[in-house]
Amino acid sequence: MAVEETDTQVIITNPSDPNSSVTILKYGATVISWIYKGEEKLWLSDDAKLDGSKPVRGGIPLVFPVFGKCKDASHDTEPLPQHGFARNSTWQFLGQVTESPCAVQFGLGPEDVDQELYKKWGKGRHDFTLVLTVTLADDTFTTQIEVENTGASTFEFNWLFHTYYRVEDVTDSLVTNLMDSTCYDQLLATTYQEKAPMLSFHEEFDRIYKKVEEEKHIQIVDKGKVLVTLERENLPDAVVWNPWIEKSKGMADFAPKLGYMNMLCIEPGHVADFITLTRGEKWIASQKITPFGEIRVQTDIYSV
Ligand SMILES: O=P(O)(O)OC[C@H]1O[C@H](O)[C@H](O)[C@@H](O)[C@@H]1O
Repeated sequence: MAVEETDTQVIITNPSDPNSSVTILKYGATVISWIYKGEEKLWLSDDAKLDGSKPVRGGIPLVFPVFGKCKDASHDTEPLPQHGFARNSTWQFLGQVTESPCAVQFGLGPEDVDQELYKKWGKGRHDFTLVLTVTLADDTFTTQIEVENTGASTFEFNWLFHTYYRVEDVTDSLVTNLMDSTCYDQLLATTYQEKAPMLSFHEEFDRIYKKVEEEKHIQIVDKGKVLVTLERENLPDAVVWNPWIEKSKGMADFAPKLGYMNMLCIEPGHVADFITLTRGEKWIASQKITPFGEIRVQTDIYSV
């Protein structure tokens, strides 16, 4: 069977390759595993809580309606906790939508969110439907989100796929095609133009790359081999994160303690500013991940 549902999760197996599968936890509709040809591609902490007691440390947590902690006291999302409420709500499994490639959907509405938490967003007046579609094709894995404003009040939100990739050694990993983008370094609290043709990782890293052109495919390259080619639709910003030693030590659910060496987050989103949806409007975005590729150098000046 290509799609198997248990009480807590949904597993999709590629009918043409039993060694390729995706596991999605209903809690947070969090993808917790993507195995391609027998190899796990996502990083999941050994101490990640999968029982709904806190957001999952690893896989692909979903960030909505706010990225980080909103610092603008007058904004609707300000009372919400870091990264909002989608990653810590249990989504409804809506079923399989296509057979080939195999795709499943999950839905979230205000009724699925802890009411105390939900009321922190615009005093509970925003009505919305989120539909997540997870598609496992032979050589690609796609997560797509549709946000619909089903209420009377206009709302503003951020979206982000907080994707944790598994890498063999992060000090050997390079990330391409963010050169020339405007970057906000969250650790230094400064904005500058990225000049490095490839990013490398030797210390804590937490940056938001803004308005990265859709034609640019962000890649993770390890010793000349492309581990990930990432295509984005409607997700102009990309957060790149590695907590390194001290920060990961401070996270109770982060294990093993040297795990930061084996992970790298590339998080496509719309976080540099808010998306506005008026009554009845819909917004759709997706990330498509290919676990290989040719190295492509795409700068603002030339593209190879
Ligand atoms: O610990 P969490 O709430 O899951 O956040 C984990 C990380 O998410 C993003 O990558 C942010 O840029 C980081 O600043 C944050 O530390």
